[in-house]
Amino acid sequence: MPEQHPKYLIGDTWGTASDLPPMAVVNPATGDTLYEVPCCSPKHVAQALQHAEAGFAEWSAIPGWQRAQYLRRIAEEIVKRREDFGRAIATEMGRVHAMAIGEADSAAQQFVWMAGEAERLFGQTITSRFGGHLSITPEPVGIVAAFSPWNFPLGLPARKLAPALAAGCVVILRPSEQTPLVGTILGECCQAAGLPSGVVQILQGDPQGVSPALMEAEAVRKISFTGSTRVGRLLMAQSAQTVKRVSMELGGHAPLIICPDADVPAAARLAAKFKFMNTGQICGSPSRFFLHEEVAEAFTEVFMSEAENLRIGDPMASETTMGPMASPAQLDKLERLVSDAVERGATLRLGGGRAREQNKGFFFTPTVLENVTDDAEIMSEEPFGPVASLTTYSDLSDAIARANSTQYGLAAYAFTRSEVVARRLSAELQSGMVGINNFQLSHFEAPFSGVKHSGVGIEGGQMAINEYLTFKTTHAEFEVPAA
Ligand SMILES: NC(=O)c1ccc[n+]([C@@H]2O[C@H](COP(=O)([O-])OP(=O)(O)OC[C@H]3O[C@@H](n4cnc5c(N)ncnc54)[C@H](O)[C@@H]3O)[C@@H](O)[C@H]2O)c1
Repeated sequence: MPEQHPKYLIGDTWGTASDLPPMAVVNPATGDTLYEVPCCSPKHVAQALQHAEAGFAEWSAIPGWQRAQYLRRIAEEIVKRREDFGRAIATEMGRVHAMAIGEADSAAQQFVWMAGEAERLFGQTITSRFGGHLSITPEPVGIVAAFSPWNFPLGLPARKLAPALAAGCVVILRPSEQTPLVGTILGECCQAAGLPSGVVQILQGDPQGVSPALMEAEAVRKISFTGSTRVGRLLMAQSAQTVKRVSMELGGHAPLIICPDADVPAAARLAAKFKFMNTGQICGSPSRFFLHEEVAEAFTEVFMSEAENLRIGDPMASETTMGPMASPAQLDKLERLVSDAVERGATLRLGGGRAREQNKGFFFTPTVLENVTDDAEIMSEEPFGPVASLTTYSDLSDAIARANSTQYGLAAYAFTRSEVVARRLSAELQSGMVGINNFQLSHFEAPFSGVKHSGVGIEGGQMAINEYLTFKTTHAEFEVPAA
C-alpha cells in the first residue's frame, strides 16, 4: 500500500490544492511532522454546497431500505480498511494501535445498526378529530455540516454520518485538522460503497477556513458538532442566525462515586483501565473520584498499582498500554491544573508531569492526586488527560451534591452492591448517562448524550435518526368540508 496523504473530497473529486497555506500534521509520539493537510477555504465550501444540493436531491429520493444497503456497504469498506484506520489513528493522535483497530470495528457497527433504522423509516396515518386523515411523513432536514474532533477520529464522524445518511441527509464533514488522514480514508470508504456524488464530502484543515462559511450558509440546515463546550456555544450562537438545527456533544467531567459496600479492588482495577484509556482523552472518562472515607485507602492502593503498571510509549508497539497526548497544548494545561491542585492542598501521589524519557513526544505520566479540594481548578475544568483527582466523602447526599456541582452532565459512575443505592444514584446524578459498577456507556444501540453544558441532542441508538429528520403533517380530505 503506497503511503497515503490527507486530501479533501468535493463532489466525487479528491484534491489538495488550496488558496490557503497547508497545516503540518504531527505524530504526537515523536513530535515529527507526518505530512501537511490542505486547508480548505470558503471557495471550497461554495463548491461543496453546490454538489451537496445535487447530492441531496438524488439521495433523499432513494427509499430508506435502499439507503440501508449503502450503509451496510460503507460498514464493509471500513472493516476492509481496518488496518489502514488503525495505523492512521495511532500515528495521527497517538491511540494504542490495538484500540485504534477496535475503533474501526465499532464504527462499522454504527453503520450496520443505522441501516436497520433506515429500513424502518415509516410515516404514520392517523384519523383527524376534524375528519379525514393526517399523514405524518419523516423528511430529511437537508444538508448537514458535521464537525468532529481528534479523540475518536473515526467513531465520532461515524456516529454523525450513519444516522444522517439513514435519514436521507447529505453531509459535509470537517474532520479534525489533527486527524485528516482518518477523515480521508473514511471518505474513500463512502466512495467505495458507491454513494452518489455530493452525499458525503470531506473538507480539511483549519476550522477557520470552512466553519464560518458553512455556518453562514442558508443551505446548511443542520450542524452536528463534537468537541469542547466553548466551541459548541459559539456554533450554537452562529446557528441562530439561520435557525439551523443543532446536535452538540460537548465536554464532560465525569464523577465516580465509590460506596462503602462496593467491590473495591475490582472497582479500582476497572477505574484505572477506563481512566487511562486513550490517555484520558475521552469525554466520558472518570475524572473526579469521590471515595467513601472507609474504603478510600484500599481503593487508592489498587488504583495506584494499576496506574504504575501502565507502559507508556510508542502507540504502534504491542507492549504499550498508554500512548502520548494528542497535542503539546494539552501538556501545558495538565501541568497547570496539577500544580494548582497541589497549591490548594492536594497530595501528588503519582506522576504529575511530562514523561521525560519520552521527551520528544507529547507524553504525560499517569497522575494521581489525593485529597483534592473542591476549589481546585481541576474539579471544575475538564482535564481531558491521564489525571485522576481523588477526594473523600462520608455522606452520600454530600457526594451526590458535589458530583453534580459542575456545569457538565455527560457521564457519571458509581460502584455499589445495593440496588436501592444504585437506583437513587441513577435518579439523582445529573448526567445523560450513568454507569453502575461499569464504565461502558458508548453503545451504538443506545443514546449517547449529555445534559446541562455537555450537550444538546442524541447520538447513537434508535432516537439518533430523529436528529436528522423533520416530521411533516399533511391533513388531506377528498372532499372540501363545509365551512
Ligand atoms: N460529548 C462527546 O461526545 C465528546 C466526545 C469527544 C470529545 N468531546 C469533547 O471535546 C473536547 C476535546 O476536543 P478539543 O479540545 O480538540 O475541542 P475543540 O472544541 O477545541 O475542538 C474540537 C473540534 O472542533 C474543531 N473546531 C474548533 N473551532 C471550530 C469552529 N469554530 N467551527 C468548527 N469546528 C471547530 C477543532 O478543529 C476540532 O476538530 C473535550 O471537551 C471533550 O470532552 C466530547
